[in-house]
Amino acid sequence: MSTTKQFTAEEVSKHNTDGDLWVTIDSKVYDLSKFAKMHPGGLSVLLDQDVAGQDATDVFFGLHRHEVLLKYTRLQIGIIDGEEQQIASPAIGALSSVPYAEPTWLNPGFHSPYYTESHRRFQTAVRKFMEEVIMPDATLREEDGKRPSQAVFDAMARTNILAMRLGPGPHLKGRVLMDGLVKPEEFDYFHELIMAQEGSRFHARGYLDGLGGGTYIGLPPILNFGQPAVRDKIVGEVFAGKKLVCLAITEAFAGSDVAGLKTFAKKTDKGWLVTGTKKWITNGTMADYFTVGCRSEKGMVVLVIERGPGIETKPIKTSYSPAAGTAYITFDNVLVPFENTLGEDGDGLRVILSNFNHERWGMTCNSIGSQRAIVEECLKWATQRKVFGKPLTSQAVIRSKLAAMISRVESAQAWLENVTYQMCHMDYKQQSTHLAGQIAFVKMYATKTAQETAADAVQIFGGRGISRGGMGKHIEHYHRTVPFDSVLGGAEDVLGDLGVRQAMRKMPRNSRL
Ligand code: HEM
Repeated sequence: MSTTKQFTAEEVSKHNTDGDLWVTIDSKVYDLSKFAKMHPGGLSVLLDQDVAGQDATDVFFGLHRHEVLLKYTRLQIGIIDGEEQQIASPAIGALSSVPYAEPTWLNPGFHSPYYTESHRRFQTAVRKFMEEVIMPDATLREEDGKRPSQAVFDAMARTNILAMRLGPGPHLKGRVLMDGLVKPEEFDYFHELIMAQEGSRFHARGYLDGLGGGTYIGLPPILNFGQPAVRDKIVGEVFAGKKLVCLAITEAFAGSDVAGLKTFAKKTDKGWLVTGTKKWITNGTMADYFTVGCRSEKGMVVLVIERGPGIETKPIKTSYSPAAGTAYITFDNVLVPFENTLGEDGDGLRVILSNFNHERWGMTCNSIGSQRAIVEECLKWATQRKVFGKPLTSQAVIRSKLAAMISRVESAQAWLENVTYQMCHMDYKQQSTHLAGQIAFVKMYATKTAQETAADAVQIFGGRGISRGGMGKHIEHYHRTVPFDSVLGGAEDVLGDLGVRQAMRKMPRNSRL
């Protein structure tokens, strides 16, 4: 039957029994006669006199996400004469018009000192790419727990997103970025921030890490400290989307305390002989290369080790999806050529620490991006959900939670943008001197506020906030996975302490109350 057939409300109301059951939702008429028996919410709710044959728009949106309607368009038989559809999902790549769903610089009428036309063009293209290429794969892989599809890596290689993820720098020289939208010399930390935040809006935290999260932290030591032949080979393979790297530092024996590692690299005539274990290694199950922090006779050394004999990677079950490939790794007498040494033997701690600021800053961008997506979920739900005949937003306690959520995400974003601006105007050494504390604090702040927002969101969604699937599925996912950001790249307390210790080192000797 044609979907444009017109009915009057009176005609629809006649189909109100088991076996002959129509409803209207957002001006569209659905024939549920056969579907009713298979309806996950049951038959009886559909036969209610306020539902069967009636306009069930409000009750429907109090119980289902819009995507349910989009999935079941086959049940639609026509529209109500003279009425128009009111509810629409944003088009692919479009900005959300829900207040606070976008950072202020993307809101009509707002201004920002940080973002240029180049950033705006870039944001539009990246969002479209993420929604068209990444989001469908993210949804599937979060479900089946498999690694992100090769087609996605290929697309990220073609647009050079894989290279841009490592931030501005000489590695971008000569590359066509996002089909030529940004020149390599133009690409700055705000472009990178945009990319990170656009990638964190899909409520697929494990997948996001599966999408080269290990490379994001494991490749920089190779890029910055690798011997040219080894470096160029690996960087070429990774930027082409063919290979993955992971950073293997943490052990069951040592986490934030990197100086306490036990994995040992012994010097032999033929090369390094590496023995030891690593734990919680993101992308470990699928990585082709391992950037490994080891003890050596001279202290610490970092090696890049290619997957091969003596290396075993076992999946660790965590609270997010196996799409991240989190692994326990064992190295048993693995022979590693000397040319795979990153930096100097004995200087390993510096090699490891060298990328910490950038890595933590990137994690903060992601964390705030996903926190904002939750604020949007809560604003929509609190407006569409009716209790005692009124929307949830009519309750002062709900508005108070929303106020706290909005303030947290806005303050975190503003602080992040300030830090990002400093990064754009400081060289590496200045960043290390001035920003280690700032970045540690902003990450700590972002992940603490993220957890507060997750807890508030569960209260706003109630039972739905702890149910997988259905209305509150993104809240359940966020609440379950939000601690990752607060642990990866340094636990919150460690970061806070780092920031304070940095400040103490700079306390003027002549300062007294
Ligand atoms: C086109 C019409 C409809 C379709 C395709 C549909 C489909 C679904 C689906 C797929 C679910 C599973 C949960 C989810 O994915 O969100 C569900 C649950 C449910 N539906 Fe419907 N539904 C329709 C109309 C209605 C209407 C008009 C009512 C009115 C009372 C209703 C009441 C419920 C209830 C109470 C649940 C259980 C919700 C929960 O577990 O929280 N449905 N429906």
